[in-house]
Order: sequence, then C-alpha cells, then structure tokens
Amino acid sequence: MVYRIKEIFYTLQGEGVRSGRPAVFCRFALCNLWTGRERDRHRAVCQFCDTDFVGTDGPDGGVFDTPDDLADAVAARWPSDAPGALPYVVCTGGEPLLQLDTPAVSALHTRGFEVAVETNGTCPAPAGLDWVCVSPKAGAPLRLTTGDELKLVFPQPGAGPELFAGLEFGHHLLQPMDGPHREANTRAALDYCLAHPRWRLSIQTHKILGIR
Ligand SMILES: C[S@@+](CC[C@H](N)C(=O)[O-])C[C@H]1O[C@@H](n2cnc3c(N)ncnc32)[C@H](O)[C@@H]1O
Ligand SMILES: Nc1nc2[nH]cc(C(=O)O)c2c(=O)[nH]1
Ligand code: SF4
Ligand SMILES: [Mg+2]
Repeated sequence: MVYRIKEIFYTLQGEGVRSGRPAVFCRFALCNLWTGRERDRHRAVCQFCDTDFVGTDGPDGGVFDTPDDLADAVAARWPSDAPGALPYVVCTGGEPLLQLDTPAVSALHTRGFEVAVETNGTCPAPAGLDWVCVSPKAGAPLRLTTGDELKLVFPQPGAGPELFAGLEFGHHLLQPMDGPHREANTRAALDYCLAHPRWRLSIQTHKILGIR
C-alpha cells in the first residue's frame, strides 16, 4: 500500500472532546464524498468541506511507499524531549479510511503513538485504532455505527441529530457548520444542545486561535 498524504503537522486538536490535546495531524489526500476541486463542489455528496486535501504538496506531505516510511514522517513531528506525554497522531483528510490500514496503524503503535482517526464513517476501520471520531454526512451510507465520539456537523438537512442520538458512542457532539452562516449555525447548535442535553457543543477552537 502506498500512502498519499497532503500534509503532516503538529498542533493542538481543535475539535471534539479531546480539544486542546497536542497532536500530530496526518492529513490523507483523497475523499470518497468530494473530489476536492471547487468546480465539483456543487455536485459532491459532501458540499460544506472546509479543507484542502488535494495532492501531496503540503508541508511534509508526499507519497510514502511503506507503513514504516509514513510512521517515521509522523514521528519526526513529535517533540523529541517530551517526558510524560503519550505521542498522539490524528489521521484525517480527506477520508483517512480509504488508505489507513492495519500495517500503518501497527507502525505508528511501534513508535509509541496513540492513533486517532477523523472519519466520515462510510468505510470499515482497521483494527487497533485508539480513538474513532465519526462525522456522518447526509446522503452517505454510515457503516461505522459505534466509536468514541460522534461529531455531527450541524445543521445538515437529511442528517438531523435524532438519527444518531441512539448510536453507541462515548460522546455525541454537534459542530456548527462553518461557512457563510457560521454564527447562526453556532446559535442553533447551542440551542439544540441546551434542549437535548445528550449532545454537547464542539467549537472549532483552532480557527479562533488562528492555528492549524
Ligand atoms: C475535513 S474532515 C476530514 C475527515 C473526514 N473526511 C470527515 O469528514 O470526518 C474533518 C472534520 O471537519 C469537519 N468539517 C468539515 N467541514 C466543516 C465545516 N464547514 N464546518 C464544520 N466542520 C466541518 C468534518 O465533519 C470532520 O469532522
Ligand atoms: N487544530 C486542528 N484540529 C482539528 N481537528 C480536526 C481537524 C481536521 O481537519 O480533521 C483539525 C485541524 O485541521 N486542525
Ligand atoms: S467527507 Fe470529510 S474530507 Fe470529505 S468532503 Fe466531507 S468533510 Fe471534506
Ligand atoms: Mg479541519
């Protein structure tokens, strides 16, 4: 398996219940719900994506020929002198589960990493993941119906929270849809959480902080 990676960078997890935790982000190129090209956005299954995942030209991106090559590139971004910290990698994209396989997860584990994924939930997950965040998309089949957190972008016509409230996840979160209506979406999401307290709010804190 060859791994096509847009970029690898070290930052704080900005979203979800692990928000604030230092992590290496490994952004996989390619998604099954959008080509990533602006001219295709209007006919994509997922039309609100806030991310450039096209190509392998970002910082520390590239085509990695083996699981060890990929894991070495991730490990190189973790601070070298970090006593007491468990190395943490968040595999995102694009859709990471199009490419992330058991050998890659094992190679990351061998280097001491706890391995998280951010996924749209349409693909099966390799064994051994330590944290699975599923973010369902309207119009896309949901195959991962359990996990650590379900982080629903809100609002999405055809993918209301009531469809997912009963699924077995450790946490249920609403994340306001960024874009031209971010403020109204944030108000609507927080009102929904107040009225339905099994949901909590996930704010994209990295955008407020001005970090990646
Ligand atoms: C860019 S996606 C990559 C991972 C995977 N393809 C997915 O959709 O979960 C990372 C996270 O950003 C969220 N996201 C994407 N566009 C967003 C937007 N406009 N507003 C809020 N969250 C967004 C996704 O739902 C997902 O939780
Ligand atoms: N800081 C930071 N946190 C994030 N959490 C999920 C992200 C993603 O794009 O998957 C993301 C991201 O791109 N940056
Ligand atoms: S599924 Fe994820 S990566 Fe793909 S277009 Fe939607 S938000 Fe972006
Ligand atoms: Mg992002």
